[in-house]
Amino acid sequence: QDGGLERHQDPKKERQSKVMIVVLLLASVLVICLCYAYQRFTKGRDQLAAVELKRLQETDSFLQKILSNASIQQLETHKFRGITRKLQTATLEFRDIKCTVKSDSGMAVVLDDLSGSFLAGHLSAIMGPSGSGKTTFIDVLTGKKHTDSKWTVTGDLLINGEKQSIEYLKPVIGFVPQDDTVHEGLTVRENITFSAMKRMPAGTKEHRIRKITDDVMQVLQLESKQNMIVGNRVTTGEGLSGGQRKRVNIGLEIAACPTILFLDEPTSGLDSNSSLVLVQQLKRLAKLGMTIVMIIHQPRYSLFTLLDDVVLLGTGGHLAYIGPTLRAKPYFERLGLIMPENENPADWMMDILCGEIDQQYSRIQKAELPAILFEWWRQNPHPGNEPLPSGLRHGETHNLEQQDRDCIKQHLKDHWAEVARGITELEEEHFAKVLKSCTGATPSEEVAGEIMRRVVNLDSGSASTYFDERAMYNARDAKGDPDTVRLKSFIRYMLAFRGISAPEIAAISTGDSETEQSSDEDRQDEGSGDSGEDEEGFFCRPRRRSNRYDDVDSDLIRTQAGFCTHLQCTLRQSMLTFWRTMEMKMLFLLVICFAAAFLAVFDRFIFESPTWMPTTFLNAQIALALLVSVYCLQVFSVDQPMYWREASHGLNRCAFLVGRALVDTLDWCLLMFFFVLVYYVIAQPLLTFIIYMWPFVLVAYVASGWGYAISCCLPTSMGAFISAILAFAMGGILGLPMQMGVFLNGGIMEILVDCISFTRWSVPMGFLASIEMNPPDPQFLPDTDKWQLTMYEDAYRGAHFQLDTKQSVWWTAVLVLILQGSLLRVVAYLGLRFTNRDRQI
Ligand SMILES: Nc1ncnc2c1ncn2[C@@H]1O[C@H](COP(=O)(O)OP(=O)(O)OP(=O)(O)O)[C@@H](O)[C@H]1O
Repeated sequence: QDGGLERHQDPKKERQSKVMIVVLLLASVLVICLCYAYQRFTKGRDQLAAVELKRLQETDSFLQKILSNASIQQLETHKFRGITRKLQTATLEFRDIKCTVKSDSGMAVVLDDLSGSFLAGHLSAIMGPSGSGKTTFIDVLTGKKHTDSKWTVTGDLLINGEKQSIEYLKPVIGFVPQDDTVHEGLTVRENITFSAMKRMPAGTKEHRIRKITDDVMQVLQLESKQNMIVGNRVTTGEGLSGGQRKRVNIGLEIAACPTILFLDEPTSGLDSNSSLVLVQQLKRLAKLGMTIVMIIHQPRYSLFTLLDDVVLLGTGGHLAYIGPTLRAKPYFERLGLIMPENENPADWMMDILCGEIDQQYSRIQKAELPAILFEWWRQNPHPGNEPLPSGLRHGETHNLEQQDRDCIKQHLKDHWAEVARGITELEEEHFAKVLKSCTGATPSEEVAGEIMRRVVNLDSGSASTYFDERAMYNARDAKGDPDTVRLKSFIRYMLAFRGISAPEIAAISTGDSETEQSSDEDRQDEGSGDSGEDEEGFFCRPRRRSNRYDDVDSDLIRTQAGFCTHLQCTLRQSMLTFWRTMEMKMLFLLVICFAAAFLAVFDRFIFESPTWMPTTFLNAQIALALLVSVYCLQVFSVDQPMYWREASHGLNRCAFLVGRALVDTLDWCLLMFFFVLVYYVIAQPLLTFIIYMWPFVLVAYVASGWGYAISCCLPTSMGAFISAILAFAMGGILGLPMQMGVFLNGGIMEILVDCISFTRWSVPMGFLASIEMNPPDPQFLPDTDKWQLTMYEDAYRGAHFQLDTKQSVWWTAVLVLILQGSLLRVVAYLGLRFTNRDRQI
């Protein structure tokens, strides 16, 4: 006998319960298998992409070999495929920027009347002693200081000559913070891919995202580490090195192909060679039209000379110089400062800014430095126009490039003539011989075919100013394999591959009879639409803007990807992390099963509680609520800095919350299911499994909501503590069945428990269902149980707020608990949005 009931169910109900348990167990296994299958699918897709990339890289390196035999200039080793030239650039001009901060000792000036500009396509550096205001300057330019009440910023910002708020350019601005904020649970490649997906313009195709990711891997030399999980060596002992992590941090911004890129000390933590390589790559990105501004400390000489412009800030935020890097030394020499022999100019300038120079190298009194420099710059803010060192003057560079192009053309023509003198069009077999003649190496069939397709493809559709990048570096989409290739197309392609733009190639005249002859053929081939041909008609095919390709960033302002893309990214990210943290989940599952078994054993065998007793529901539900709410704390607290960073770049917060919460629902459903299963099997309550489980599902829904709300609104360190208190107060005190009579009296207390206690609703669901389906026989009940049964039933059924339906307590409880859980999710959203605002700018 068990409180007036025998502890076994009607066989039909028992069978139903068993079927339901098996179905839910199978569903759990299915969920885990689906996660695994998704993981395998993405891996397989990445492997296919890697094979494709290898084919393209082999082709590129063959083409590089041809060029390196022909070119007189140093060649780039990597061709950008996804990060393309900017058709719209942004020059950033600032005028009279003054910035003050409220401190204990009053208002302090941090930046003092800064004026100047950062040119589009230039790599600029901000240098200065510690505390001179470099970071503040970048914060002002990126708009981070404008919303902070402690700071006052005055002055104007002009974009391409027009007064604008920086907000206008926000979607195309990249900012690399000094601290390495990355997704630690994802691989290097996934980090970059998701960043590109979230921040590239809406509608960017997946193939371009993949190419951008490949570019970033190459640029930052992360290819060999691309499938490694970033991790955290400090907390787990596993993961990337500090330098590699730094490069991922930078890669997250480059992946967004920003028009303006700010970097706060990108070289700190990198060895001098890696720093040099990084700055070389940044310079290449700048050449694509980006405006790049970085803070840099003590660059070595070779690195310093790579910088196009430099800003020298002195203590107190005063400007000592802004202008071309190469003019900085002559400028200071003109003022009477002499650089000692074999000194690194960057170090010398830093010494000047700190006033730490040897008097024998200065005609200015040491005591006057650096204040006098600030004053002179204020009076005459011009770097001067002394001639630049030989080899760096524009005309000389231009001549060198001209010679380089001529060399390439001649080289290709010579080798073509070696194989097929007098013939201007070749089939693949003979074209492969030309390729061999150019390099001395036999190209594989794949490589020769790919080159041939690219050459022909480029001819058939190209943009008006720049060649179609996709046609340039991957001819997979070409319509069928071409039969023949022409010399002029081959030369044109090689020049384009060298990085020469379409109009420049069009402007090149060959003076070659073979090509003149072929240009006549072309005219006939191409009909009368060739209005753009030059006299020789060789390179000047009219350039149609291709509609087939969308790989060029043509607008200054971009519409960022919206809710759906961000939701998709968050879901994919969370699924990957879900699978990778399976071990931790299994551990937690064990803890949950242990807690359930412990409670069930006590309820059934030690306290011998009747199965309808509300306190058994209460204890189990509080335990579950506590475990689930603590577990859900990590959903939003574990990588908050990354969230802040992404939010500042336009992450859709609602998509982020929905995506994370959806995948986490799988988690807490599994935990809840195993908890209830273990408890049910041991305690054997007299309800079918599904009816018994429903209140627990709703409790877990509310508890997960508490977890999200706490982690989004309060500091992480307080999370577990607050969760425990809430489970105790909302579940334990305000849901105590013994006290329900006191609470449910129609007054303020009833409203209070109705609104905030979850056990006040979930306990009567199980209790009333239990006594309705299996009414206890009063003649077998001891007096105390009889009294308790009547008291609990009266209290719950007598509650004032109830829906007017059949099984009103049950359905009111379902409605209220769903409302509670949903409201808590709204609170979590508000917390995400409105707390830590200053970090999300
Ligand atoms: N929140 C703040 N409250 C008061 N003063 C501040 C605050 N933030 C910065 N400062 C002051 O502003 C000045 C410039 O700081 P900033 O961080 O921009 O310098 P920095 O040149 O980037 O230094 P470092 O090279 O050491 O990073 C410093 O004197 C600093 O103490």
